[in-house]
Amino acid sequence: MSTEDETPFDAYREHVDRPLWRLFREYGPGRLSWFSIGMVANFLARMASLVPPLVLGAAIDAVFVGEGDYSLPVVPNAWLPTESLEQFWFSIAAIAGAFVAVALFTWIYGVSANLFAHSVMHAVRVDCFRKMQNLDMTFFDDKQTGEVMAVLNNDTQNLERFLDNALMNSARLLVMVGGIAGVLFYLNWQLAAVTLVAVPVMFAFTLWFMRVIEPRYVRQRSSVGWLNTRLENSLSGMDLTKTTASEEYEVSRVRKASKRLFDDTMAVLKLSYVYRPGMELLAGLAFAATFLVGGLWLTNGAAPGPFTGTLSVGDFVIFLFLTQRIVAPLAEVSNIVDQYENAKASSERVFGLRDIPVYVSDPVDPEPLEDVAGRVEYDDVTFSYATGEQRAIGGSEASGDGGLEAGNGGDGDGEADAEIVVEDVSFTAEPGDTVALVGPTGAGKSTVLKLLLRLYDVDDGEIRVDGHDVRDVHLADLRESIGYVSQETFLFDGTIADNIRYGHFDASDEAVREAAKAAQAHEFIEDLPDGYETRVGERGVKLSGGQRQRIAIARTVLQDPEILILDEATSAVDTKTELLIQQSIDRLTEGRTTLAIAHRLSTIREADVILVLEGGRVVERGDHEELLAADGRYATLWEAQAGTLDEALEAMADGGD
Ligand SMILES: Nc1ncnc2c1ncn2[C@@H]1O[C@H](COP(=O)(O)OP(=O)(O)OP(=O)(O)O)[C@@H](O)[C@H]1O
Repeated sequence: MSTEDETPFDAYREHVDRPLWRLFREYGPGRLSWFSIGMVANFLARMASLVPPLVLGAAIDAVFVGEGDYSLPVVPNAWLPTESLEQFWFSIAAIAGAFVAVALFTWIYGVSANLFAHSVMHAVRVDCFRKMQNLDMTFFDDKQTGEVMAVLNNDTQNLERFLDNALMNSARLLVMVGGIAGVLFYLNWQLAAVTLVAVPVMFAFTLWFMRVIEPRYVRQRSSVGWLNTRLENSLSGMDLTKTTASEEYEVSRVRKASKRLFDDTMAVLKLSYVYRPGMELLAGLAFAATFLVGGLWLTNGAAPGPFTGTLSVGDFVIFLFLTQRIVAPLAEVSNIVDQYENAKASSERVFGLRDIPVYVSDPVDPEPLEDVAGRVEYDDVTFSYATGEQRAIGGSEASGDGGLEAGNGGDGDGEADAEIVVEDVSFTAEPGDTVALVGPTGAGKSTVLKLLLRLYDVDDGEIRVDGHDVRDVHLADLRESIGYVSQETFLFDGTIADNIRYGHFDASDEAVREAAKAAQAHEFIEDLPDGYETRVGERGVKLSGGQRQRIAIARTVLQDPEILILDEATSAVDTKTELLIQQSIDRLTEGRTTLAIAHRLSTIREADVILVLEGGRVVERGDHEELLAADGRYATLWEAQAGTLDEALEAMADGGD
């Protein structure tokens, strides 16, 4: 059950079962050969790296000191040369060969491990993005886009790091520590015991380090999040900051957040700078102890203290070399564990996102919606926005295939107390009709129209297009037949032509121009530096609200839908632009079923039906003349707009939300 400040995103994340295992199960097949090649090459590279010290030790004893056999672990003596000179050349060749093998296998390992990790990362990223594209509008209402960005950027990166780094490093750790320990015990178990006593101490030291650094990491991560939120918030509120001259206030808020991150980062660094040198010190002590015992053994010519047996110079050299080699892989333990923990949390987030159920989706067996005439019927439509928390709570009681079921689908517990925004709304628009919605702010006008597009699904009642329930047809067919010109016109980064073409990507240049002409946009577009090829959006020229709206109208003209939804702009434009927009809208609505939200009543005088909405209910209906004659809400609003401001304010207050 989720707590108050958790998003539904968290709720799904918490229900992900064995996330890393699922990652392998879903993304492993088809890539396992890269993974296996990487593992094997890594193993061989590490094994080959043990060869030079072993050969050197054997060569010192047999060739230089002239004592003992020329023998190597694992290799049968019959395969080795018996003559001193041959042994010398054999050693040189073996050492050089080992270095070549290390380089070659490291290269193979690097390429294949990275291919594996990056291709998983790529697939995860695309899958998450596709999932996000298909999520319900309610998800975006909860403003969780920042979370999704984090999944697409940080989490995929964490997975990649785990897959090529941590996994391969743990293999290296096992090979090196296991291999070295094996060799040392094989050569001289007593001296090996002296050397390897450091290993458990190093492990214990690492565990201690991980335990004490973890809370510092947590604090640091939360400071990063805090600083990001601050920065994001400050940037999006730039208008307010500037107009209230609060720049210094914002700087001081960011300074505080940045200082907190600085302090927390230093706390982490101070401790992590103890770890590496600490590990090296322990390895150094092991080295010194090995050197002391081995040195005494050789100089005395007999085993010191409790030790027994003999030690050759060559074996001693091997000990000295290999003791050094054990530190680096051991020092990786804390990184490996860290990367493992991060990857676990990241794959929980990835699958948390993937498990969020989508309610507004294509029906299993869609009815065809062809040659749309444009008849729109609302039949007792009732709807409420379920909040994220309500959806999560509703969902935690239901089950699904690894996911949760919840939402505003009508039977989730969570929505029992959600506020009803649209209640028992019924009306019919015959093909070609114009239905206008008016009413005070927050009355539910936009919501009524969004339900037609299936941005949300109704809780009760039915919305039909040409007699088909909108939930029974293909989403794409439905949305293709409806044009939506909203208050906010978003332009994607790209050219003007790209933006007009958006949704109908193969429209010809000619069609784009014709649409722009119909939207009264052609002239101003021609005046731009590169005409239709002028870049707009974040990195291009900035257009005025009126210009943006005409581009949106051109886009809708190109779409040529049978049904139109107009959410009239409230932003003020000059009279000439308003006239231009009005003309282009009039042309657009000709012969199409139009559902319009109007704030200026003058624009809807000609509507076939005007619905007055208040608190989600239709409180009056009729055409302009009928409503004036009825002398109700509409008449008051009309007089207010034509008359005094006082009356307008009164009317709004009466109808309040
Ligand atoms: N995405 C949403 N999630 C939750 N509640 C919402 C959402 N959008 C709107 N609401 C709420 O639903 C109610 C109706 O909003 P809606 O935007 O439909 O009104 P409106 O009549 O179009 O208002 P306006 O004239 O100001 O655009 C409001 O109380 C609003 O707070």
